[in-house]
Amino acid sequence: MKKGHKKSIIALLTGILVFVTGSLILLYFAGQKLAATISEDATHLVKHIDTALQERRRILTPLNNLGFKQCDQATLLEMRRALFDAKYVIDIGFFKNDQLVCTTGAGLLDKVINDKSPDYIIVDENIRVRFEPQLYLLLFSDRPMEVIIVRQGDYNLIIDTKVFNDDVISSPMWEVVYKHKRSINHLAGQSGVYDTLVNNVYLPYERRLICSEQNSNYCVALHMPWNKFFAKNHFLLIISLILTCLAGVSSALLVDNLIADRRSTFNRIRLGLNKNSFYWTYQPIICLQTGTVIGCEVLARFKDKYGTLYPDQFIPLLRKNNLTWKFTEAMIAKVLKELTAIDILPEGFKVSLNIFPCDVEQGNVSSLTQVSELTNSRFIICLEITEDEYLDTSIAHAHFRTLVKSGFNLSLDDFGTGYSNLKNLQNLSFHQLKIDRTFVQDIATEGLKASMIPNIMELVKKFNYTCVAEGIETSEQEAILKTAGVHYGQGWKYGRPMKVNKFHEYMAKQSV
Ligand SMILES: Nc1nc2c(ncn2[C@@H]2O[C@@H]3COP(=O)(O)O[C@H]4[C@@H](O)[C@H](n5cnc6c(=O)[nH]c(N)nc65)O[C@@H]4COP(=O)(O)O[C@H]3[C@H]2O)c(=O)[nH]1
Repeated sequence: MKKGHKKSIIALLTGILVFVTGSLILLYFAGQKLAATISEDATHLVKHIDTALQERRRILTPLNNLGFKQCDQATLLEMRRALFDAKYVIDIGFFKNDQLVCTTGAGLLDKVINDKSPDYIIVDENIRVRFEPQLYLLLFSDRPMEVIIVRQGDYNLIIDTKVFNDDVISSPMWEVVYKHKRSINHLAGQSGVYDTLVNNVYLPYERRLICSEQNSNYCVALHMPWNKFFAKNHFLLIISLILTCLAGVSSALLVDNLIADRRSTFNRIRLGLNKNSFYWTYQPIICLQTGTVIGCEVLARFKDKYGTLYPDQFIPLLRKNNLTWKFTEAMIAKVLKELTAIDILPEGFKVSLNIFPCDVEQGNVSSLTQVSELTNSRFIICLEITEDEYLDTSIAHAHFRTLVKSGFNLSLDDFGTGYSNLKNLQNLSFHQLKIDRTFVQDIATEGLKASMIPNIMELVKKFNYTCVAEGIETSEQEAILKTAGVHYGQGWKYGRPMKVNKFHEYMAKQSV
């Protein structure tokens, strides 16, 4: 699979994962909200039950204790007093010989009414309860009412189930029941809900069954289906879904960027410095008069799992991110180890190391005088420094002098290309000028730069430098440079930059 495709798939999968996780979290919180809503409704209904039970006790027990044996004005007065504070009870009746003889609403009845058999009896309190879905109360005989009729002793009371059904309850299905052993008696709400909720399987959170703590036979069952819940909260849900989608998309983009960042040249270089992804190659330097190899230039390369990088890709980034000295230290350690191990390299073999001008200015180069492997090396260590304004300061000059005192050779690299303002060339303590390969390449076309080579050689002679020409590819270039008096040459004509083992082989062939 192509790397780009792999990256997109990882980003896509992350986006999907975030979306799914976000949706699950959303669902979890929605579930919590749904459970909380049903619980609130349930608590509300149970509170109604408890208050109705208290009211029942508060009315029936004192009335029975009064001991009236028939309904007269005094009886009615007590009954009406009891009703006065009631919230749930809408009527109280008096019984004589199991026949209703008077009620608070209708007073003394013209015609007595026989009591009906109850739905259930609470034996220990001698309470008989009946649910009446359509009772025509004597006072409001024009409209039927859904009521619970509770009788104890000589009195009964009528509770309007409407009071349970207030606006606070948002669950669309609910029921209040009296549960005794296996029988379930409907009291309020929608008949059959309790039974259905107990005997069927439901999604989590969407149903609730609880009983009163005062009397555990009174229970409520509520049902709020998820779709109804979502319909009620659709605005919030849409917003949350949009946010989850956005989170999915942004994390996909983020991962895409992170992967891109990981593969960015800078990140590869940063990690590569610690993971030894840099390696160094060696390009021979030849004495143009004798043709012998007198030294080599050390040139960096980079290779990691994403491929190879060349100096024009990593050198500017090392500079920009202040990693030049870390890089140079790594180079020196590795190169010294590799070259010292090649025993055929003679005493005085010249090893040219590229040094960043900024490390001269910052004084990092001075620490090289403390590296005994460098100062005691059997090689001549030549530090190649590109022409740069950094070198044109008194601090830089002082550092150069320190380096020279410790035995280092200094070479002015890419001479004639960059900053060509160096005022006091003779004060720089340099040993060598390196003619840039653009000058050498110009020889074939007899260009302007090629015509400047004699002038460069005059400077070389004047300041008693040695001179290296880089980028020699042809015998014609070699011959002209040799005639011009250039001492050393470097270029593909003699050998490309090579890894240490190849360089070893190359040097072995030279000494045969
Ligand atoms: N066309 C052509 N090119 C030739 C020929 N002979 C040599 N070259 C190339 O010319 C460049 C010479 O190195 P430079 O001027 O020091 O220029 C170097 C040097 O300034 C810098 N560099 C390379 N390695 C290091 C390092 O380890 N440290 C530092 N500070 N700079 C380095 O990167 C620059 C480029 O390095 P490279 O890409 O290796 O490019 C090298 C080398 O491969 C030739 O005959 N024809």
